Amino acid sequence: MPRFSANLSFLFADLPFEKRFEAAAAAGFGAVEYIGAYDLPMASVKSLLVDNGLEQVLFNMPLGDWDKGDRGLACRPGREDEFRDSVVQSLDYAAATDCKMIHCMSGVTGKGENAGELARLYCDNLLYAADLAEQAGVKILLEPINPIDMPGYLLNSIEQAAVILQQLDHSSLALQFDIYHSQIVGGNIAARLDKHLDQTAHIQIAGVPGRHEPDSGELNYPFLFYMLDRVGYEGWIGCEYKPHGDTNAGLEWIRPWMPKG
Ligand SMILES: O=C(O)C(=O)[C@@H](O)CO
Ligand SMILES: [Mg+2]
Repeated sequence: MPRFSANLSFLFADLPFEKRFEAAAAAGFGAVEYIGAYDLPMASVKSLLVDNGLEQVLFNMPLGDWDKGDRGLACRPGREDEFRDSVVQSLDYAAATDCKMIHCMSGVTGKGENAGELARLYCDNLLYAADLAEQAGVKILLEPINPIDMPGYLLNSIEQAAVILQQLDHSSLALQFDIYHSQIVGGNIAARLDKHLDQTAHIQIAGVPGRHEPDSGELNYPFLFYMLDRVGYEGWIGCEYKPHGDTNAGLEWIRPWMPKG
């Protein structure tokens, strides 16, 4: 049976962030993930998890300044110190919340920049993060993101990520397979999930097109859930979609997959 985590950066977005934990638990989720809660003290995040009986599955490293165009720091030249600080900060939050996975966004390639050089810096930074994460028993995840939603993003395909993981060969690095992004970049999801399952630590879902509930559009999610069970995927599946309206009203699709009682 697949295990679903509520992505609180997307679901229950009409509520203040702190209230989304309670809403996720009330909807039947046992786990949550989100982009980050660095505005809140670590102890408050921990209390929100404990008070609502939730497991923290994943969050992101600080992304830099979103309004100025940052989409992660890992490939950005001149930002190495900031990146290293962000690794330490995210590992502190992970320790406080018993979270075992952190998503490290690559960042974007600027106009006229050499993507090969940025990729080299990205790899160096990933190794730095992975060495620290290993001591903490945490995995650093790489997620390919489609370049239509995020123009200029360095890491776009599962195959690129798979090569990087193979080359870096570090046990604290793994793949975050976001099916929504990967359908847009390459399709052929069942075969690619199967092929890269041993590198995959986390999966995220949304309908394509539109990034809404995973119950309509060109992907057949029930088929993929059965397939993941059959091939023995034991990780979480993050519900990272934009509900059409009220989050609870759009959760009918999940009922057959939720534990009863
Ligand atoms: O955009 C996604 O997909 C993610 O998983 C986030 O971590 C980035 O905002
Ligand atoms: Mg994602």
